[in-house]
Amino acid sequence: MTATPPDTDALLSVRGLGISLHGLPVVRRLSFDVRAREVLAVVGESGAGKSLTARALLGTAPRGARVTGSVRLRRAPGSYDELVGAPAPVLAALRGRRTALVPQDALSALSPVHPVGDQLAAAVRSVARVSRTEARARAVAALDRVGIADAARKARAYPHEYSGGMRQRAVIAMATINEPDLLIADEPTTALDPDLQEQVLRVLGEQREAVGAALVLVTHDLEAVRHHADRMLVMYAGRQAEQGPARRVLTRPAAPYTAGLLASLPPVETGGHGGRRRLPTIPGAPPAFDRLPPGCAFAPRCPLADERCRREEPGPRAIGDGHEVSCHRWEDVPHPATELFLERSV
Ligand SMILES: Nc1ncnc2c1ncn2[C@@H]1O[C@H](COP(=O)(O)OP(=O)(O)OP(=O)(O)O)[C@@H](O)[C@H]1O
Repeated sequence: MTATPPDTDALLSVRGLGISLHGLPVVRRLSFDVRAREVLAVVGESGAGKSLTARALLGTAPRGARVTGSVRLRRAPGSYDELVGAPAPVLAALRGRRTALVPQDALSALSPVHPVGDQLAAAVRSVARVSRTEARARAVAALDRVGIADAARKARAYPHEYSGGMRQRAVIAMATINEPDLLIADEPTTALDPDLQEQVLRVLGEQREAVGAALVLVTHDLEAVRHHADRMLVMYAGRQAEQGPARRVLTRPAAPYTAGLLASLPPVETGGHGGRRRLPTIPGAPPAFDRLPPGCAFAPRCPLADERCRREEPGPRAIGDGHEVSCHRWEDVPHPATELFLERSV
């Protein structure tokens, strides 16, 4: 199969991304684009390679990781920066200015020994030649924008004096204060109570919109995908299972794996479904990276898998409207696809 050429209109164009850890391939042949202002959700079970992928987009792959392929960030129409293989100072200069991370754990992302406002002001002065007074004013304004009441006073407080929800708002202020083109949020709300999660995601969405950034949102929460994402990438065992417009993938998934994720989430509907019930999760577990099966990595758990699936790894194929699936049997996926993972109750 020929590789899809980089999309020159995309803000971020990832082609054939591979990440090996200590010689073991973990993320393999991943290709996707993110357009300006677009929200791409990255989903998949734990260990699928979502965080490693997110880190590669920021040029912060962990020690021992080898990143191959191409990650291009558009600088201006027709020109871009290649992140794979770029020297560390070049990557560091992009972070905070053109790309920024919204971390999972705000407490460890903020310094405990400096007031929050000082940290935001320092972020401003790291990219713009402005006076301390101006940087400080921008810091207070940024805290105010994310909904922190009495922002001038709170700017003088330390992270431990903030509640969890406020700290998460503060790191959103930090990530957006220099108006980056691309935000990467890796499970930005998992440390919060469920009732705060939606609030914080809303604040992230508003700030993203206000600064005109695109967002790559790594999440386990398909409801969040439904509400906040334009497109979604489903990963399984380090590869793309499926990607496409979020609404389409959520309503008509073409990969049995996506169907399994969906089947394990919505509320159970027993009446009118012939006594069927959903399974709590997809049966089985993802394979270990040093023991990937020869064909499709999902075949051992897939109700549709046949001989070919066990023999030959499916490559991604375009199935229309920007929807791609890596599955030999995608045309046999029923509708609703969650049927695949329902079982008859006894
Ligand atoms: N720094 C590291 N050193 C060694 N192995 C790592 C490192 N980071 C990740 N891994 C391994 O790489 C694989 C992919 O990890 P990754 O964190 O990207 O998965 P994930 O999809 O983000 O999972 P989760 O949803 O649990 O965060 C896992 O098997 C993980 O144990």
